[in-house]
Amino acid sequence: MIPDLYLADLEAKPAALAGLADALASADPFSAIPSRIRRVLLLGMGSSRYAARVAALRLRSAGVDAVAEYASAAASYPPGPGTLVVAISATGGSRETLDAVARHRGRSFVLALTNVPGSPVTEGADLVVPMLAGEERGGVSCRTFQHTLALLLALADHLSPADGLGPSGDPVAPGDSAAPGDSVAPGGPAVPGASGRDMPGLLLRTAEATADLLDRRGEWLAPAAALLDGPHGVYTIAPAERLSSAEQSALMFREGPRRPADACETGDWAHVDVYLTKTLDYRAVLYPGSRYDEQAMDWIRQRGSTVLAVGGEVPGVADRVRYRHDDEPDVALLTETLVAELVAARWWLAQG
Ligand SMILES: O=P(O)(O)OC[C@H]1O[C@](O)(CO)[C@@H](O)[C@@H]1O
Repeated sequence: MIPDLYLADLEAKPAALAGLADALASADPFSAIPSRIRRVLLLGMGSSRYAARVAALRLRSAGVDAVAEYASAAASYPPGPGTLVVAISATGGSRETLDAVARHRGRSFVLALTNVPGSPVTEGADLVVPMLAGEERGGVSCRTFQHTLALLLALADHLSPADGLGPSGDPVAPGDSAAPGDSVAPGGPAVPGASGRDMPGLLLRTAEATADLLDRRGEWLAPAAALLDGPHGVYTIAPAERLSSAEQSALMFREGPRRPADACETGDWAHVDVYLTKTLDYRAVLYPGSRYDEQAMDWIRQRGSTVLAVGGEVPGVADRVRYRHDDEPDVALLTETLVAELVAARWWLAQG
C-alpha cells in the first residue's frame, strides 16, 4: 500500500463517480435479475460488507427480505432458486467470499459485484456487475467502497416495491411495506427504478460534494487532523442507516496510518463507547443524523471529549466540516467518509 497513490485515488473520486453516473443513465445493470427472487443475501468482507449491511437495512425497510452476512460465516441461509446472492468483492479474490459463493453457485442466483472483470468471484456467476471505480493504485478500497454503496443503492431501488423507498430515501410508513414472504416486487419482476429516484443525478451531486471537500481541504484538513490526533486512537460514530461511514472511516485509520480506531452506532454509543470517555482522551468523528445524536453529545459534553462533526451542526462539538449538498442523506452516505480518508492519508504521508 502506498500513501501518495492512495491520495491520488481519493482525488480521482469525482471523475469516477461521473463515469458511474453515465453508465447508470444508459443501462440498468440489474435488469437480468429474475422475478422469482424472494430473498436477498449480500456477502462480503471488510468494506464490502460495510456497504452491504447498509443496503440490506434499506431493503428490509422497503419490505424486502434481505440480510448482509460475513462471507466467512459457516452458518447462513441455505441456497435455493429464490435466493439472490450478491457477492461483493472489489478485488474479486477474497477467500471468504469465494468460499461462500461456491456454496450457492448453480443453486441460488449469484450476482458478482466486483471492480475486476474476469476475477475469481465472477466465475460461474449468473450476473456480473462491474463497479467501474478504476484501478486503485494505492492498494486501499476507497473508490470501490463508494461505488459499491452507490450500486447497492441502485440495486435496492431496483428491488424495492414501487411503494417502497421514496426518492428522499425515507423508509416506507409502517404497514405500507410488502408482507413477509412477498416476492421482492409483488406481482412481477423487480421494477427498474421503482423508487422513482434519479440515481445518476444523486451520483452527480455526490461528485460535486466530493469535489467540494477536495477543493476546500486547505481550509479544513489541517485543523481536523490536529483535533483527532490524540494518544488513544480515533473513534467514529454514525446512525445505523449510515453505519458504513463510521466503519469505513475506522478502517481507513487502521489500514493506512495504522492507528487504533473503532466504529460505533450513534444510539448504541450510550451503551458501548460511553465507557471509554471517562478514562481515555476520547476523540471522535460524528456523522450526524441519528435521533440519538443529542443523547451521545450529552455524555460527550459532560466528559469533555473531543468530537468533529462532519456534514452537520451539533451543539457541543469541537469543530465541524461542512460540504456541498450535505443536507441530503444519500449524498452524505456516499460522500462523508472522504473526510476521514483524507485525514488518514495526511497522517500516513507524514510517516514518510
Ligand atoms: O472487497 P474485497 O476485495 O473482497 O476486499 C475486502 C476487504 O479486504 C481489504 O482489501 C483488506 O484486506 C479491504 O480493503 C476490503 O475492505
